[in-house]
Amino acid sequence: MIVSIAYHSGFGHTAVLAEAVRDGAADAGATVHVLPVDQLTEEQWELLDASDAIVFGSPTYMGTASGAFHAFAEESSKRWFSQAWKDKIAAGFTNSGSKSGDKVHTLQFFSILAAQHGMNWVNLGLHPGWNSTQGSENDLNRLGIFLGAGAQTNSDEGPEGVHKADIATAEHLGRRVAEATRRWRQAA
Ligand SMILES: Cc1cc2nc3c(=O)[nH]c(=O)nc-3n(C[C@H](O)[C@H](O)[C@H](O)COP(=O)(O)O)c2cc1C
Repeated sequence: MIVSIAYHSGFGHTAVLAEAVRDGAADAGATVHVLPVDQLTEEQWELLDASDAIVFGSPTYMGTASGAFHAFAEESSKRWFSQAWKDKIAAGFTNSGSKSGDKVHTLQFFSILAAQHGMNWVNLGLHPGWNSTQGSENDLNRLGIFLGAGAQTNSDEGPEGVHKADIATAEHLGRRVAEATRRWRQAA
């Protein structure tokens, strides 16, 4: 079971989430490749082709994925022609400077990219956290997103400032992707 994480990170915040998704997927038994999309070699494209699941990750820049991620998405159109990624599992994560920051739009973009490739989108599968008097910012899914894993990192902090609850949420997504991939493969 191979899970690849295709991500971009301009300043290292989203890279922390990519590592968390990796840890969660590996914990659930997957072989995991973590692939920065702005430096993909032909061999790494072939790793993506050979994967059972691809998790897309990017910071939210100007309300969508970064330019580097969009360049990767456009380049993936070569796979789209032959539907080479059809029936793979897909999921996504993003990070932004603001609590909302319009990051759901980035996840929507990932889900549409997955749909164009004929991939099967796996959502976060967690109730929203931090939305009652009993809740706290340390809850899993503290930002209350269903579509994928969302994180918020203060704009004046480096990668060490990525919130522990967001890291745990990204780990959860990695585990969920690996478990969904296992079920999908067993059913095939
Ligand atoms: C060009 C640019 C555009 C940005 N646009 C947004 C935005 O739309 N919403 C937001 O909340 N944060 C925005 N940010 C902040 C980034 O999402 C934030 O700094 C994030 O942690 C960067 O992740 P990275 O280190 O993985 O690149 C923007 C940052 C840059 C550089």
